[in-house]
Amino acid sequence: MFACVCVYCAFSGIGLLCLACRNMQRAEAARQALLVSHPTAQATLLHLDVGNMRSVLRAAEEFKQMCNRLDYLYLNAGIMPNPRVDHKAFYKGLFSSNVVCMFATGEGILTQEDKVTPIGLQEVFATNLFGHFLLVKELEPLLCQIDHNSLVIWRSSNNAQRSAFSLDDIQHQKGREPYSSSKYASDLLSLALNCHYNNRGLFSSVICPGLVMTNLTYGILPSFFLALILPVMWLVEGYSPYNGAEALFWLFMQKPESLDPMAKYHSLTSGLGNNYTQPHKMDIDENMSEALYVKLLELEDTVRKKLRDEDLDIKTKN
Ligand SMILES: NC(=O)C1=CN([C@@H]2O[C@H](COP(=O)(O)OP(=O)(O)OC[C@H]3O[C@@H](n4cnc5c(N)ncnc54)[C@H](OP(=O)(O)O)[C@@H]3O)[C@@H](O)[C@H]2O)C=CC1
Ligand SMILES: CC(C)CCC[C@@H](C)[C@H]1CC[C@H]2C3=C(CC[C@]12C)[C@@]1(C)CCC(=O)[C@@H](C)[C@@H]1CC3
Repeated sequence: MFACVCVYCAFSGIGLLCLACRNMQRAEAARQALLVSHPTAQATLLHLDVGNMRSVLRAAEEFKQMCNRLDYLYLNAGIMPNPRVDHKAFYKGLFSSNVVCMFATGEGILTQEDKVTPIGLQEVFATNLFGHFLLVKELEPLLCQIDHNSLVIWRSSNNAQRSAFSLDDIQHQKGREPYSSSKYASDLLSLALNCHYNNRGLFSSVICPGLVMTNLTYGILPSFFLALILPVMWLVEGYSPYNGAEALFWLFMQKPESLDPMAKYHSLTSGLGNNYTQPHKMDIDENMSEALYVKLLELEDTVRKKLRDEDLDIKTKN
């Protein structure tokens, strides 16, 4: 339903919930649903296309006009365009020692077809990572304040694989697993944000919702087939289709400074149907995370310059 959720907390309870979304009709429907269950909640909408950097800058500006502090930033938007199961890799995986991991994470068997956005970024990278990064940078003054700690929450995935990511190709122009690459990059970036911003009160965490039946998964296999494998996923990994938000809520209840920057927080469901959150160590290291951070800062400069040049071009033409 939304690209991101910004939560501003007043000293007593929730102050303002801001749903930043691309599709305003769906956003309004989500807001109405929220008001039905929580009639006193204050929820506002903001237009945001996180794959479009101009939209990110505009939305951040509008948000700064509305609020002067931000406690939680949930980065939810993610795409997996034209997903395919690589059947050859799947059958190979079936008879390997990696079979359980393959079913749980889709490692090596989920491929996508990416494209280039008008500004010249790979679409999956722009949507799943870079737009969110730019948003965090823009909202930095609201997130970094001396009197309180804030938390940025990345919706990552167990499909985030080191093998799909390369520092020489952070946008994944050359490979067939841009989704996995972008999610691995978000794990690295979260660690880098912790290294650079913890002393200024900004903390960052990543979650994995498990396997949730959404538009994203329906694009991969027919829904009846996914429904068939869900019980297996539940038994093997503890994933439940109704439990994707557990870790998001759990993080909201924690003190940001108490969270482990090297952990991914998984939404899980026990055999008896009880939901819980469990941290799993991520396969990341500080050097790689810092190297990615430096590259993202360079790209940020390039993108901002491109946008300025475009603006100048338009002005001189008019
Ligand atoms: N479903 C699953 O099993 C898993 C999902 N995830 C992650 O969870 C997140 C949500 O995905 P899920 O709900 O499953 O999938 P959906 O496709 O149902 O939802 C994706 C959401 O992201 C929004 N979005 C996509 N692109 C943009 C954009 N450019 N600007 C603004 N918003 C955008 C969509 O908005 P719009 O309404 O405008 O289309 C939609 O609300 C993703 O990051 C995904 O990677 C991670 C692991 C497993
Ligand atoms: C083709 C075969 C007969 C069946 C393959 C079944 C599964 C191994 C995959 C089908 C859908 C996949 C999937 C994921 C993992 C592997 C599958 C279950 C994810 C959970 C990986 C992590 C994500 O981020 C999700 C969006 C994936 C959803 C689909």
